[in-house]
Amino acid sequence: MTVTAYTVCCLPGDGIGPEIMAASRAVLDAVAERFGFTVDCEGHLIGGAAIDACGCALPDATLEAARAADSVLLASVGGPRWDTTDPAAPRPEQGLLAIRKALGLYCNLRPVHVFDALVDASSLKPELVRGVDMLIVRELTGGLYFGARERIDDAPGAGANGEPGVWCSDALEYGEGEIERVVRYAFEAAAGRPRATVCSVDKANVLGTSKLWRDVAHRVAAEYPQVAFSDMLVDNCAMQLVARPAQFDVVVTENTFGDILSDEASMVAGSLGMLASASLGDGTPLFEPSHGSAPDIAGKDVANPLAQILSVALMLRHGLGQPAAADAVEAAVERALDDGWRTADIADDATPADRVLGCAAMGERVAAYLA
Ligand SMILES: NC(=O)C1=CN([C@@H]2O[C@H](COP(=O)(O)OP(=O)(O)OC[C@H]3O[C@@H](n4cnc5c(N)ncnc54)[C@H](O)[C@@H]3O)[C@@H](O)[C@H]2O)C=CC1
Ligand SMILES: CC(C)CC(=O)C(=O)O
Ligand SMILES: [Mg+2]
Repeated sequence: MTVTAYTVCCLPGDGIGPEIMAASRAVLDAVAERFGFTVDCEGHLIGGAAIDACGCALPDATLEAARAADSVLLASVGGPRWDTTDPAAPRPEQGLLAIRKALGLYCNLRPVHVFDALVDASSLKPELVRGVDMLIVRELTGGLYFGARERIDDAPGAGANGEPGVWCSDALEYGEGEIERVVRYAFEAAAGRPRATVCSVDKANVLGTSKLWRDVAHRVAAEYPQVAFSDMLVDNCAMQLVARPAQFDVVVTENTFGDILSDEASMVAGSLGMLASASLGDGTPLFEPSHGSAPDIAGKDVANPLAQILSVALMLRHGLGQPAAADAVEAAVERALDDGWRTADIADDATPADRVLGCAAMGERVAAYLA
């Protein structure tokens, strides 16, 4: 019998990254054993760890390994050790942006699923969050994070009193093709969902790029008459997400808006530590939690690994072609939560102390449900 063998390029990165990566590896090993395939996880450097080792946030060896792998599993990058406002200094986040760009990963899926057991963990009222099942589709390789940057240190009139001073600019740029491909992905995703609804979020009352975004979204929408479609301005969306989150099915938006709105939406699901993501496009797909390296809790074994574990589920479904294994991981997470197991971020006063697990123990607990 031939055993299917996959290669996954693992990038633990910084802060809580190595802890949540280890927890998710336990789950990946367990699910691979149960479903009869093997996964060769190759560890590589990215972010601050890579800056320390070789002076740049995305070494060539990492990118080559990512290109050669079946999927990339990334944890998180960044931390105070590398925080600097010196525009010439390397930053860990450059590694993340560079790998997304180099692999052509223009479409970032961020599912916001409220597990029944976590309805009370949300900062919103239970009746508002129960049953929320939203998919945020974020454009990932364009817009403000990739536009031209400029800095002039003695620009005329830029000082507080009209004297020369420092002036900076970050360009927000989009071509219609960049918009169309991600909006199309959102419509394809919506067409396969029960509510078949897309909300396109922009700032078309002000920004030129958003006016283009809206035109393109309407053009694509016309090709999908079976999908209900609406537009929403981003400031209103930020409010609606906490007022009536259940109204949303698929939300599609540009890079910066999606970054911010998805962190906000994570609290509907109980914690930033619950939000997984899949970055898809032209090259090797990449899977990572939506959160950062959480320096405030790094090294304490208290981080929630479920966003990373749910990213493994997305990898099994969208990267490795193992949908049954993906379902099994999600079911194992659900069982762990239903049985009352919590990490500190999703525990409350009613959680018995012996049900609050550390990061590694939560990984082992989910893995045990897969045995
Ligand atoms: N994809 C990535 O690697 C990202 C990296 N960053 C970087 O991470 C560093 C820290 O950024 P922050 O703004 O603090 O954002 P963050 O997402 O790391 O943390 C925000 C808050 O959420 C908590 N949190 C995050 N993940 C958690 C988890 N799994 N379990 C429990 N609590 C969790 C943190 O403890 C913190 O209080 C910065 O250097 C930033 O640039 C930020 C966002 C994404
Ligand atoms: C470097 C940032 C753009 C990372 C981030 O906040 C994200 O992708 O959510
Ligand atoms: Mg973010």
